[in-house]
Amino acid sequence: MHNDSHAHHALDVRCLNVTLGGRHILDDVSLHVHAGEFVALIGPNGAGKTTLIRSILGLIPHSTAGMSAYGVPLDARTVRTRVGYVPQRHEFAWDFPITVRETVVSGLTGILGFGRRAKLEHQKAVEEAMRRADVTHLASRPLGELSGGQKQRVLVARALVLRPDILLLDEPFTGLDMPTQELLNDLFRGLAREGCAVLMTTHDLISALDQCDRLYLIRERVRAAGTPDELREVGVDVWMDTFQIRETNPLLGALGLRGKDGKE
Ligand SMILES: Nc1ncnc2c1ncn2[C@@H]1O[C@H](COP(=O)(O)OP(=O)(O)OP(=O)(O)O)[C@@H](O)[C@H]1O
Repeated sequence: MHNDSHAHHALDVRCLNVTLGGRHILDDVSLHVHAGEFVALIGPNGAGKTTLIRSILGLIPHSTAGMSAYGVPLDARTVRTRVGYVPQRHEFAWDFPITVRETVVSGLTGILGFGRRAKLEHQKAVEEAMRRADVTHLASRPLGELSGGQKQRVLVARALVLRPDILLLDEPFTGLDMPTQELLNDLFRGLAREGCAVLMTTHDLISALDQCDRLYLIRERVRAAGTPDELREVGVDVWMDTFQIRETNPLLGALGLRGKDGKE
């Protein structure tokens, strides 16, 4: 699985280690995402998924044998101009007194600087991002008034304005109804089809196995990685150990995993 050339990886993370408050949070985590791939990062609460994404963004102190985007070291400028980031909804300051359009425009600050007017080309990108995330009709609404699903779509639109080559999504489906999940899944798959490398953390394992090209099972370390079909074959022990669940947990059956004796 890891024998393909690093040169082709849109996102390449090698041997990432993170220690926070004296605790080892990530241990030698390596992963990659190809251009055009939709990849899920799954694991229990506290597994280190958010820490991994924030390390890629340079927001958390870490050590690594190398992180690169399309072969270029992932420095602050590369992150700012090529990587789109959708944080968890609760991390965003929703009481900020601005409109949906202004929030989406704020996704341009990496290249514009605060307070500068967006050029025509940027305005086009803002309209396109709003259209794709289906928030155009909300453009002049104040941010604080939105529902959870509307907020999530605004965060996605804001991440799309720079037309990123890499998109990092932190639990984009949490608390969303089915139509909004379908809309966003279609959007993420569409972005991947256009060549974007999409990496998403999620607790929705069924949807991830259904929608994603590859998945990483993570809890401090990478416990397994592969296509949905490959991961259904790794053995139920790996899933039980990663997610710290019992053999009787109905999730295992719902995921279509084989039992210890090889039966479903
Ligand atoms: N600033 C910090 N100082 C110390 N420990 C931290 C810090 N930030 C996170 N951690 C710890 O790192 C571990 C991983 O947290 P992280 O948020 O990355 O997990 P996660 O997989 O995203 O979990 P969840 O599914 O609950 O969002 C947790 O045990 C958390 O308590």
